[in-house]
Amino acid sequence: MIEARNIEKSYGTNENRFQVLKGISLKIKDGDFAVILGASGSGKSTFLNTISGLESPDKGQVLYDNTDLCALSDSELTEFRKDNVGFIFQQYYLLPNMNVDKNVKMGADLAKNKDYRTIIKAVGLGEKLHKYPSELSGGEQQRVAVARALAKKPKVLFLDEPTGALDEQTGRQVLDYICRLQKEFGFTIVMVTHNQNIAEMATTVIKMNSGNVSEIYTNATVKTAYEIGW
Ligand SMILES: Nc1ncnc2c1ncn2[C@@H]1O[C@H](COP(=O)(O)OP(=O)(O)OP(=O)(O)O)[C@@H](O)[C@H]1O
Repeated sequence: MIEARNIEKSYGTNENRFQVLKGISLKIKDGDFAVILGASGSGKSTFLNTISGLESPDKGQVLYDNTDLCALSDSELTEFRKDNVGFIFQQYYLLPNMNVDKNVKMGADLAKNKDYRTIIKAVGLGEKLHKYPSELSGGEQQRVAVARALAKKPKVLFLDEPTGALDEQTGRQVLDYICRLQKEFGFTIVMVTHNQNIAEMATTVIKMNSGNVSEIYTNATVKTAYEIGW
């Protein structure tokens, strides 16, 4: 269980101070697929970065079961991220001078996972082990990023606009892989997206508005990546 308790975060100082998160409290259950929706500037990425341990809140607590991230030192927080969370962003951040195998192995080495090629195969890139990022399509590059994040066997996968740079067909394909891998490995998903349709794939939908959570609901039934609108 991830629990945010009264999270506040501001940027800037004095008259330029801007409060991005205005006291957010919520819980995300293990194995959940949570989508965070909201207008541009509503604080979605800041909230994601805060509950994933990339940024510290000014006030409040981020609890993973009984561990309060805000009470950890920088080195403890780095260890925590290494052992528990995976990240996927709109930009894939692959290393250009390493092939698919090496890019994914980097993630796998963090968890001493020798079996990482299973994940490369699971994202459909088993035939492309020796290709470099520049030789891959955008969708393939994002799938390498998915494999790299999952190769370290995270308990929680955080995604910030993972399909933002992809066309519809490729976007659906990447989401489909992520969902299938979640069923296989059982990790929790927390995804920020602009695309309202993707919320229909989620078990929990968190709506943000101007630094607050305006609504949280659960979907009784969920759709697949190929059933949603785009
Ligand atoms: N490092 C930073 N320094 C100063 N201001 C920031 C910083 N990061 C974000 N902000 C500001 O905080 C606000 C919320 O940003 P955030 O990226 O969390 O919103 P968002 O809902 O994810 O937006 P988008 O959908 O456009 O990505 C914005 O007004 C942004 O300019």
